[in-house]
Amino acid sequence: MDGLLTPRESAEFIAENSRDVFIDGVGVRRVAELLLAKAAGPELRVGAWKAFHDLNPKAADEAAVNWVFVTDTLNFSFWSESDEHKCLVGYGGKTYSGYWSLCAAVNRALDEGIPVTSASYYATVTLDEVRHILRSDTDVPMPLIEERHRILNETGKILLEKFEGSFLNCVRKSDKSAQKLLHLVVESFPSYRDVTQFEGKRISFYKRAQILVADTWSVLEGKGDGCFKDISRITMFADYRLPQVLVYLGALKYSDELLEKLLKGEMLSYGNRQEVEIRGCSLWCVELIRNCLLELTEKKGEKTSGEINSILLDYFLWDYARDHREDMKGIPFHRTRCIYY
Ligand SMILES: Nc1nc2c(c(CN[C@H]3C=C[C@H](O)[C@@H]3O)cn2[C@@H]2O[C@H](COP(=O)(O)O)[C@@H](O)[C@H]2O)c(=O)[nH]1
Repeated sequence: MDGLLTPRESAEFIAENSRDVFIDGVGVRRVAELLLAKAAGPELRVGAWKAFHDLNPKAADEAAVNWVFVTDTLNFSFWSESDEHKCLVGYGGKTYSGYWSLCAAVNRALDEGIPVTSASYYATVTLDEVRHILRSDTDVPMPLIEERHRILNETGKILLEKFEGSFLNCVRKSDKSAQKLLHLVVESFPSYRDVTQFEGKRISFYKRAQILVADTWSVLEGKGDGCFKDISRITMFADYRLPQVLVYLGALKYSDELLEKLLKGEMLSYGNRQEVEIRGCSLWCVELIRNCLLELTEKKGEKTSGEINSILLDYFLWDYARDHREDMKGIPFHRTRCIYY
């Protein structure tokens, strides 16, 4: 096998060789125009991470960075067999599902005096304690609870051994480089190694490692330890929601065979050719949307609130998918059960 391709190189290679997933140039431009209208707005800026999301920490201190680390360590696989029966967590008078149910559970635990963001706690937390911390208000538990427990113990032990128990120490070893932090994370923490192969090449998506770097940049408001000079090299995060919204917006298309399979709710295993094509083409699609948006902003002389990178586009599209859940009901998301996204 050749050397490991970066997520961006992987995505370009996959898009060039994809058989069941296609990028639609007209759709790409349409999404870029949708985003152009928001370019100078409050959404497409690093401050949106705190301003638009109640559950995210408002502080920019070490505790907030460790909140991001434990949350992104568990940031995977929230989808349920049926949308009518899923894990829900009530917090602060609201009910949360999916990724937000995890954040609500973390904040609920902290309110209950459980130090769930402290490595010294989760390095030895028991399965029963994790079940209690992540408990659902419905009879449907959060998926992969056993894996979440194993990963908490594994990750907590490594954070204690290598970084004195605080992710901020890991950030401070990255020389304010997003790429260095990304590689430090995947080298240190096995559960972040989102790598597979496609057409004989070793490819990487690093979805949770990239979103960890992005969320660290966001929680630190792009300042101080979070002032990464190369933050724009981070790509979108190849999860199961972005492909769904890109298909809904017409920027991504599936072959009839793949669409039929997804509509039937068939599972795709991690590393399966079609699963890799969905993730890789989504990532490349967002890169093309970003290029088109940058061209449009230059042509129109649009003012933007700082550089618009793939992180901000991803966050916007992910929030858009969340806000248009009903409209997107007819578009299937792909079902892969794994610890990587
Ligand atoms: N591409 C991308 N994927 C993201 C996120 C997030 C949340 N992060 C930011 C969002 C707001 C704050 O700004 C957070 O920073 C979660 N996910 C993924 O989605 C899936 C869960 O979906 P649902 O079942 O609908 O909750 C699961 O794979 C989860 O890993 C993102 O931003 N981008």
